Amino acid sequence: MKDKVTIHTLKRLKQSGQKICMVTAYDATFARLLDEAGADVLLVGDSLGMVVQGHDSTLPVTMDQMIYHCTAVTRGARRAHVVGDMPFMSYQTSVEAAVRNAGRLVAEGGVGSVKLEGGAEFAETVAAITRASIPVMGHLGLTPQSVHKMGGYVVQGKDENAARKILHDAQALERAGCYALVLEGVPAELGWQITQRLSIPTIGIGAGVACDGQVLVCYDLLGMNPNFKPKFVKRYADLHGSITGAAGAFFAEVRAGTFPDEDHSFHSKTLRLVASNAHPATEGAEGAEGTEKVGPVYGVPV
Ligand SMILES: Nc1nc(=O)c2c([nH]1)NC[C@@H]1CN(c3ccc(C(=O)N[C@@H](CCC(=O)O)C(=O)O)cc3)CN21
Ligand SMILES: CC(C)C(=O)C(=O)O
Ligand SMILES: [Mg+2]
Repeated sequence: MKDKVTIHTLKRLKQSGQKICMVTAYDATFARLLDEAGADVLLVGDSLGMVVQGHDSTLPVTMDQMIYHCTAVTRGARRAHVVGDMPFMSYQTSVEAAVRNAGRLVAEGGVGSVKLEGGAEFAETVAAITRASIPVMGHLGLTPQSVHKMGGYVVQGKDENAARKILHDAQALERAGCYALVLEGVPAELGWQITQRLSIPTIGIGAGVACDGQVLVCYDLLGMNPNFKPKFVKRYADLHGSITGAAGAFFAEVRAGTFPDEDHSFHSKTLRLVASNAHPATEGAEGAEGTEKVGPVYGVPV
């Protein structure tokens, strides 16, 4: 097993000009696959509310649900650092609640750090969680938990005033103790400017190539939903096609009666199966090809 990635590894990657690779994961199987593929960071994103639960926003996700997914991902991860998203309303009501909930993600979920959305207004919250020895990743720009405030999933920081505010928020988060910062849905020029001005790593999603790292939702990069195509998503595979194709092939064989075949069946010591449309002396489903239907099979004494 390679050495575990820590928040210190990530800082070193920025200092040496090497990119940070982050991807979301929601279960142990994907965590194992993405870790094996070379992820530095696995994010248990509250995007699970949309891609796993089927909601149209991340707002309904609860602390208990985040902890459940974090336990699965941390079991599957080997080398990668695992970050847990703090869900909507788990850190906004008070600094005390924020520290308690961040602590639950670490103690019960097993993650190495937490992420929360927001700027200077959460500097005190970030400082308090950091004081509790829990590293915090910030998240600025298009912050999905503020979908109603933003009026939709809209790119942020396009004009000079909005860009300056995001830069000031980034600097406030760095001062408050964040070890890294996600920049989502901002112009590439702003991504470059913030990356250049901060000593902590920036990890972009729709924030241009100059960021110190990049993150995508795993289901997006794998091409699992052909109907979700924001500009920042690149599909590196067509799992939608692979999955519908594979499952469709299974269903076709089930309907044709050609699955399960000999290789996938167990046998009795006292009974023998005979297909009703085959001669009892010949083997069961032999001669049935393609979508040709075979009749019911009967157990007869050996
Ligand atoms: N599958 C998935 N991928 C994500 O990246 C993601 C989620 N879910 N859920 C939580 C948030 C929501 N996200 C979104 C959702 C939609 C757009 C979107 O439609 N963007 C427009 C921007 C339009 C504009 O302002 O110009 C686009 O065309 O990119 C962006 C981010 C990012 N996060
Ligand atoms: C898109 C990333 C940054 C995220 O916050 C999530 O997946 O919830
Ligand atoms: Mg999130």
